Amino acid sequence: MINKSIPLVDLHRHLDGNVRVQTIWELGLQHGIALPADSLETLAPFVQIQGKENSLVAFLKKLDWMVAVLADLDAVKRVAYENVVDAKVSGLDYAELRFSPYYMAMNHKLPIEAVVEAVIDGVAAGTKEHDIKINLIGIMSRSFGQEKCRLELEGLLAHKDKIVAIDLAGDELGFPGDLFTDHFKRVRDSGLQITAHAGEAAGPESMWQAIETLGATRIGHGVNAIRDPKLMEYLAKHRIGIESCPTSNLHTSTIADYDSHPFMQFFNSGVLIGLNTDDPGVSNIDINHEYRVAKSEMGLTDQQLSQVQRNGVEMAFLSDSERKALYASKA
Ligand SMILES: O=c1[nH]cnc2c1ncn2[C@@H]1O[C@H](CO)[C@@H](O)[C@H]1O
Ligand SMILES: [Zn+2]
Repeated sequence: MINKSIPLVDLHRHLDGNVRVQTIWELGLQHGIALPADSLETLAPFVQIQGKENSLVAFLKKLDWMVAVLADLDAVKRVAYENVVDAKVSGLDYAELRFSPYYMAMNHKLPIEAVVEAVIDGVAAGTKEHDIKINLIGIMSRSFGQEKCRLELEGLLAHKDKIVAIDLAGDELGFPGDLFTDHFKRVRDSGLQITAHAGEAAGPESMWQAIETLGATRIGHGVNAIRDPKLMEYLAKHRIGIESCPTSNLHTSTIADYDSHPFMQFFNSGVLIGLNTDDPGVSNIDINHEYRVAKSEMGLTDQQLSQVQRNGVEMAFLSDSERKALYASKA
């Protein structure tokens, strides 16, 4: 199912949505943080999806315990390091790990810029020990409003040489992209690339806004583009990459079941679409799971899956020479 001669990548993966239950438990004990359960087994349902949630916002609550235990910068570094190990263990050759430094900093009032540094350090420690290529994407968490996002962006841009892109995540319906046009002007001026969560909780208009106003060249989820044939055409023509995360879409009730996921419609319309995990810790999945359900539930053939695997490499935020080197590492 996974083609061993093509690099396996995951481009949409929240580092702060992928904290091991064991780590939440241990950090809680270490820092005297009251957790909602008194054992590892009973903690799991508070941070992992059981069945599905009825909305994106309900789903996002599961991440809150993952950042509640980030009591100091060592904890942040540990989580970043473990994310690299987990990515390697799941068989990935390259991953883009995204994180929201304000969200990670807010509970214990850590300095935002120091959180960015701790993530960079943790990832560097991981890649020193493990053979996997990692790039970082900085997130602005729209759910906390314009001002917090400004602070968050400042902390990220202070380390823009260690980050490849900026993303907008969180409550898409409550905080539309229009609120963040100034923020993204700064991002464009900085030279960083842009991806945005859009067309997940809101409709195609949110994707047009992300592309035309914010400057996104990739879109996270984009499920609702399917309602707008002109947008589908535009995505294919301009090679706007769709970072699809089917199990996350199921868990947020963006789709009713795998069978009704529009993945194949994107694929057949010539849209550059890839498979990703989103919040593997919350969804309790890995990348292999997404390829498995794409085959067994969404009807993709092995040949189509190989193309999807290549699409991921094509839309990665890599330079041409880095992309070549990644392909060459599997040939
Ligand atoms: O599927 C998703 N859709 C929108 N936002 C998300 C999703 N998963 C996580 N986050 C958001 O990303 C930040 C942490 O990296 C948080 O703002 C979290 O709410
Ligand atoms: Zn996401």
